[in-house]
Amino acid sequence: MAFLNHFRTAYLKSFQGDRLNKQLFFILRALHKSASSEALGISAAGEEAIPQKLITPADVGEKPRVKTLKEMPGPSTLSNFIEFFWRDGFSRIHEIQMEHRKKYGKIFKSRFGPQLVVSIADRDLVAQVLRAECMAPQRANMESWKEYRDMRGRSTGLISAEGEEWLKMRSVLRQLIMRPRDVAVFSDDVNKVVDDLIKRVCILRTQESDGATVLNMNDLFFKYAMEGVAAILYECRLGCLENDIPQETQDYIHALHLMFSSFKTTMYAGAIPKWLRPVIPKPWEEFCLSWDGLFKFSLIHVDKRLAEIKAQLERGEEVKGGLLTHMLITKEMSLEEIYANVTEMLLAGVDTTSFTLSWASYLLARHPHIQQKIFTEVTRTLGPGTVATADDVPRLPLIRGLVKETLRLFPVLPGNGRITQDDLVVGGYFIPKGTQLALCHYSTSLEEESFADALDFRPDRWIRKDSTDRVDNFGSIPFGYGIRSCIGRRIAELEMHLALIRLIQRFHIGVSPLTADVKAKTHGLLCPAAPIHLQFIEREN
Ligand code: HEM
Repeated sequence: MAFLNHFRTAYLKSFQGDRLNKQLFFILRALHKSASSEALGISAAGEEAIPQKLITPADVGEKPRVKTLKEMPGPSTLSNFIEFFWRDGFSRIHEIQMEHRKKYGKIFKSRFGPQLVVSIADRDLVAQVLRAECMAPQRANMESWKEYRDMRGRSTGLISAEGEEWLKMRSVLRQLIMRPRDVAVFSDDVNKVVDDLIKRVCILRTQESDGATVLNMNDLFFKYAMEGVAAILYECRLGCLENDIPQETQDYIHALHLMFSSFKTTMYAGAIPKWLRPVIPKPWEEFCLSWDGLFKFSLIHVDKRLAEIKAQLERGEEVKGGLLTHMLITKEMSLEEIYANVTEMLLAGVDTTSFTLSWASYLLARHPHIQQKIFTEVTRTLGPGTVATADDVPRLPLIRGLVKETLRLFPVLPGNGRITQDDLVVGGYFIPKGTQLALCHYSTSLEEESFADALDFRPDRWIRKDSTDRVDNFGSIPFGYGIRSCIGRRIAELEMHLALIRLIQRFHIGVSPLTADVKAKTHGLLCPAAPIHLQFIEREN
């Protein structure tokens, strides 16, 4: 649904992992005469620059010479332009990543007007870059997000903040939700949402003539993910899985629709230079309107909880609660920072989770023997009919493997990005400080070098044989790595694990004849290119 498109765009845009956004951004900026290359943070001379300190006598002779960016291979601006504007490259960014990897190698550059992006498509080089990150790694292309916040006097949240501001908020939030045991306490809340998901599956399948099919799984998982993440962030239910969705929630969904339904609209909002806005006002206006809607929704829920807390305190009662309550009571972040963070987290937590659940159930349906193996693991471990909690998940390695393998084959963010904060030498090339990097996670996930039989769906490849056997692999890091990685990872995993366990316990999931072979497309995030319709057949006890 269109909502998904909204989210996806801004999400990826915010991570700067979306080369699509960046590329269009750069092209438009290139047209923007007042935007000098210096203003964009990369000087044209940067391509030639080699730091004196890196050239030592030892480099001349035995050691391979450190090469300049000028020597780095890559597609030309013209071929990029043709690829994206004539050949609909925008929806094939993941495939283009693979093609460029084959053609140009593990590290290559793309130039868009004055802007240069260095793509890294090798797991060891990705590891090198991420391991070398400083205390506050920098995301880019957040200007439009910041501009909106400045205009309305709002704070930035984790996605849009940089530097000290980001570090402060990150250190508060990482104490609260980064470890599995931090989020385990939300099991009961999430399980109530899973109850409603299962009820919804039962209702929806009665609406189809075969009594088994649920049409457009992503629509359902979207509602589940939104309800689940809101139960944790706002400590309340939104009614997304009800027959009649409350107006307030519908308004929020509308705001998201507005932001993302038109992928290009959102993209242009950030990419169109300010001076062009009077000529093309719609994208920026819609962008602001949708942010107004998203913030409004957070304000309603945060203020409601704040009023409840105040009333409880006035009555001398002990205040108990979850994440939001904790943030409001401890005041480690200002109220504006809390508004901004819950807004950005809700935005970040819906499409990502729902696409992954859609792919996971599609893969289960396409591989009945694997589904059966997972079902056997679940029933043997939990016993029939047990409702799992977070504490059970470590005993279900195939469920964890299912999520990891799904994200390896379909990483929601097919690429991620950074602005380098120091001079680096990567893959034999000198990369000056301030260069934009694109980390090509989709291509590294599907490299044979990273994973044997990389195209096969094998959840068991993630199972450790013993405690020394680590299957961590920079080839697949769907939540990113290190200090700037996904703060919502444990929440997302909890929601996905608990939903998948319950669906597998209750139903045999099959592909509906209405579903063709579903491919991925990039629409900001990596998403199913066609609706996924699945059959849910009650298992016999
Ligand atoms: C399958 C689900 C998800 C995936 C695959 C995913 C993936 C990612 C990735 C790749 C990043 C960028 C990391 C980097 O730049 O290194 C990110 C950042 C982020 N994600 Fe997620 N995410 C998911 C779910 C969630 C959820 C449920 C939430 C909120 C509850 C969330 C909140 C965030 C936030 C706030 C950031 C920015 C972190 C920062 O800059 O400090 N994500 N996510």
